[in-house]
Amino acid sequence: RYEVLEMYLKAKEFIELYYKEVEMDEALLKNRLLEISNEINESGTYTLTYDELAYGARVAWRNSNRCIGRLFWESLHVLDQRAITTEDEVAEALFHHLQYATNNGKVIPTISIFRPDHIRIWNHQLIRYAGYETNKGVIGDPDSIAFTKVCESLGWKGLKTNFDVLPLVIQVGNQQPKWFEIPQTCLLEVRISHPTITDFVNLQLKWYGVPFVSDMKLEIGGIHYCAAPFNGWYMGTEIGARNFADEKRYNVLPDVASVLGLEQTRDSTLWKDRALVELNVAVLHSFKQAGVSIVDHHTAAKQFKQFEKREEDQGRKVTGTWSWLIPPISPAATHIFHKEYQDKVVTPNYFYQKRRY
Ligand code: HEM
Ligand SMILES: N/C(=N/c1cccc(CO[C@@H]2CCNC2)c1)c1cccs1
Repeated sequence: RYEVLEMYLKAKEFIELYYKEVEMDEALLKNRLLEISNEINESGTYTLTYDELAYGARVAWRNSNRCIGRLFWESLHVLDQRAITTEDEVAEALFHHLQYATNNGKVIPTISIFRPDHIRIWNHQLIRYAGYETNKGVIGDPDSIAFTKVCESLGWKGLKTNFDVLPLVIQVGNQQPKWFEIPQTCLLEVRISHPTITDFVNLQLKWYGVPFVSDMKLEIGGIHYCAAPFNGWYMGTEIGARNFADEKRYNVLPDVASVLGLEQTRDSTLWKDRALVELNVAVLHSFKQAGVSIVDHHTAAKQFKQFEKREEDQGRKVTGTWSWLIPPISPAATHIFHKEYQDKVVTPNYFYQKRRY
């Protein structure tokens, strides 16, 4: 039937890419394609070997047009969790991923890949702060308000601080999702201080050390891994110029400006820009002092330039989403701003998928 043929064509395209890049010989390739063709005819799908799966996850990162961190695509650690079938086993595997990748601050880029159908993680990121709408305004992260309500409807209760760590919400098939509190041993947080402005700690800001994106789908050779949480390390601006600074997030720029003693009545004093820079200086300083991996946007851009060079040397064109690749502060101070990128989407890749709530 048509689906069988479509699956085979996508499998063939991926396997040929893999065998070419790892330079396996033709006979092995032919054999593997025959094996896959039989499995698809029998079951409508097929199973990747660990090596094929790991290579697919790494190339999916290499193909992620919005990612500035792609230089390190070959060093992604791949945890194969396809044998897992229950929510409790998934939670255990995620606790392991959190601890392994956090590595006491020396962050290891890692992905856990669960079986391609049945498992779904409802969290946007494995570690994220709750958001609550109250009659006295929003507590915590406004971005989390909807998901926090889902967690409360499942029985979870937060302390209502600005930094309540949300539970893992794991669904098998179409069953009722189960929630799991994340153990402290899996959690590393960084308190934000400034290298020279001592009053900065009065803002009482902190953030979690490692970002684990858990709501995207990994597609390899026609197979859709709907639960494949991955982590890297942060680029400082994500926290300092967006999570803390956006008016619809923690909206702290006015408070930062007050700590800096800045006049806020006229835009033309650029008080917001001064507050942004010092907030980003503080984020980078705090992570470094805590021994937690982080990269500034200038270094990240230089690494991306190295990635572009290496890809050209390998005869591959680098594709990208310009508006995502430029950093949110001082974009024109990076080479990225001054060139164009083709925003062509190829697979393997990571894609958005429809939310379950
Ligand atoms: C190792 C350090 C890494 C750094 C510093 C980094 C940096 C970034 C940044 C700053 C963004 C934009 C995020 C935003 O604006 O919200 C991004 C996007 C992205 N990154 Fe990376 N990244 C890293 C590793 C990874 C890894 C390991 C993967 C997957 C295996 C990955 C896949 C992606 C994807 C798919 C996006 C687009 C997300 C979306 O469309 O919402 N990155 N990265
Ligand atoms: N530094 C990172 N930053 C992000 C990478 C991908 C996605 C996100 C969060 O994206 C949200 C959706 C659009 N902006 C916020 C952040 C990484 C997360 C996981 C591996 S590296």
